[in-house]
Amino acid sequence: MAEKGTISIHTENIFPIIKKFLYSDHEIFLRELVSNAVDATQKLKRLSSLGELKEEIGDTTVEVSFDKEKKTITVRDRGIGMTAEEVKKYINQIAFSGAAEFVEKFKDKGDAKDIIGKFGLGFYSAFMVAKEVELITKSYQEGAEAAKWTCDGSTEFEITTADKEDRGTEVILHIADDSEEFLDEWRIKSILDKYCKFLPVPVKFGTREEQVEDGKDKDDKPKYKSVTKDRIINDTEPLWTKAPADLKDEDYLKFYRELYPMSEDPLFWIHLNVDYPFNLTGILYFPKAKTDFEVQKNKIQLYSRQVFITDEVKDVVPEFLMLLHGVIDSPDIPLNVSRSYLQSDSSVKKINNHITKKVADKLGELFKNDRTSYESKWDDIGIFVKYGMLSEEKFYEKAKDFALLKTLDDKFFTLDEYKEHVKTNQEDKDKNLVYLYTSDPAKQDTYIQAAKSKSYDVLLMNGIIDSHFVNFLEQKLEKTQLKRVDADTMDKLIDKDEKIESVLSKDEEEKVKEIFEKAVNNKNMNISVESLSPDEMPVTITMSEFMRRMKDMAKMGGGGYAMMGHMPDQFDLTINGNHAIIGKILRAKKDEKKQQLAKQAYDLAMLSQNMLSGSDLTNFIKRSIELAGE
Ligand SMILES: Nc1ncnc2c1ncn2[C@@H]1O[C@H](COP(=O)(O)OP(=O)(O)OP(=O)(O)O)[C@@H](O)[C@H]1O
Repeated sequence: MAEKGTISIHTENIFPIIKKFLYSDHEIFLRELVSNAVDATQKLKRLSSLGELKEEIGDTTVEVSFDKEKKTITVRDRGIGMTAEEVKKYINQIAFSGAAEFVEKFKDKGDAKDIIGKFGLGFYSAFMVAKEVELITKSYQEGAEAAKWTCDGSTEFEITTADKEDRGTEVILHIADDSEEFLDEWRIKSILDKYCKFLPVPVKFGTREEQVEDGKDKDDKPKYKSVTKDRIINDTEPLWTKAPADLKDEDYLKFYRELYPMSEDPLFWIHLNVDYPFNLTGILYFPKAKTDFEVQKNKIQLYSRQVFITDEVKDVVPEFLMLLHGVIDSPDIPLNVSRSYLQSDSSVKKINNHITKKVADKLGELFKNDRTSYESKWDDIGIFVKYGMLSEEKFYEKAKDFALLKTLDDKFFTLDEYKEHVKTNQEDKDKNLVYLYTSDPAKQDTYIQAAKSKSYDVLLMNGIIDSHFVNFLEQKLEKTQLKRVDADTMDKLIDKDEKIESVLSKDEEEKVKEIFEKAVNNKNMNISVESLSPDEMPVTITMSEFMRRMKDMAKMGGGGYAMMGHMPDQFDLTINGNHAIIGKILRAKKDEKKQQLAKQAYDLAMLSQNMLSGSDLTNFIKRSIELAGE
């Protein structure tokens, strides 16, 4: 039998178009062919289990091989095989129409690159690297005749009978001149490692040497000999396919090290296992807080029935969990569609929601069962929790019970507990609770000490996400304000309307203000004289919470705040009229002395805000020496 024919598709020559589109991803041809081989093997196993296979199933290892001389790569399976009729149907029609559809859909689209690697081009992808493809196959059906199909990627094909003893399919690619890079052991191995590492049927590529015991030597010590064994490149039962109840912590850690060999052990993990309303398995690991470099490297891997698809899991995994590691396997994730479709796809949305819920439940459970250990991990997991609360309302609803606030003395409180903790001492005259925080304990120490002298509690908010989190908490918590310790003088930060009598008369206050205006000579300082406690600093420089947050937003490129970025920094300079030094300044005989002391008090305030530098700092040091010498 020999039959020539033309494949009936509309697009004249799909080959060059596909080749162009998939420029960077030619390597997926191997994934496609090996997964077809695996599919055919699994179909056979199913038939066998249904009693429909008349012969022994035998060894079903899929084999990948290459021949540098002949310039071929071969994928061979012992699966169900095809009859000549089936080849015409499945290869000529289905495989080619799939490819034609791909071209039709994407030839005018700018986002073609976006879907590369996500579109299972199937059998046709062989033509990305081969100038000719031979397929020799024999069906499992009794008395089936082997068939050979050849095609050069055009719409012409040829089918003949073939000599093939055993059941299954062999696909031989005659590699094109511009794809000879694939005729390389290392290259093929690395493609198999990437895409086929967890396929459910053993895949052999080459051989390996193994040392096995071979009797004893004269001293009765075991002797070893080297034997050549098949090199199986995959683990057919990866951890995520197993029942969580059968697994130990050590199994999860071992699997993590296998996935990310150079990484530190993770903090904990979540085994996902859903049957309904969609299918999803996987393991998500919480890593220790990482440097950017490592975050980039260790991404979550997405599989579909154990075939690696991509590590770009955007849209499938909620954004705040993108920093997690691990694998997700779902046949329900549509891989052959464009990004915008993926975002609106209902099963993707459900998967996304499910993952969010599972992660929240796991964190809640850890918190409840072992709070001490949970607290010890907070520095690493806090960022996920805060980011999650900020970005997903549903997550916030759960996380508000296990999100922690950390104080400067390394104590942890839930939101409710913290409210109780500061309720009596940190309520202002309008019955608002004021939470004080520091973003930099070393730089803001003067202010922290001032807060402590009033027995106020100070929260540590020095993470990269904390400036957003502070805003967010304020929106969520009722009658609660958050203020950085240096946002005002201590008396004003939590304004309890406790009036302190001023030792200065109105006249004297005016005079003090004039002296300072001259000494400071900076229009970005709003100078005022207040009657504070004599223990507070003589001069305090603050930037209001509102002003600073606006500035922060502008720095981060927040939409409407851009103009704030161009405004000069405005500070409040508060002179404590009740401080002894201010009295001394007023009483000084000479103007020169008044200026010297005012400048000194001002510079001290600048210093406590880390704002003193350059010639101002030099002058301050000189003046300090002079004053010390007096
Ligand atoms: N090694 C094989 N053994 C038996 N049948 C095969 C083999 N390879 C391909 N086929 C048949 O050819 C059909 C088309 O294959 P192709 O890879 O193009 O598409 P697919 O596997 O159905 O889908 P996908 O686009 O996801 O790969 C398959 O559905 C299968 O019936």
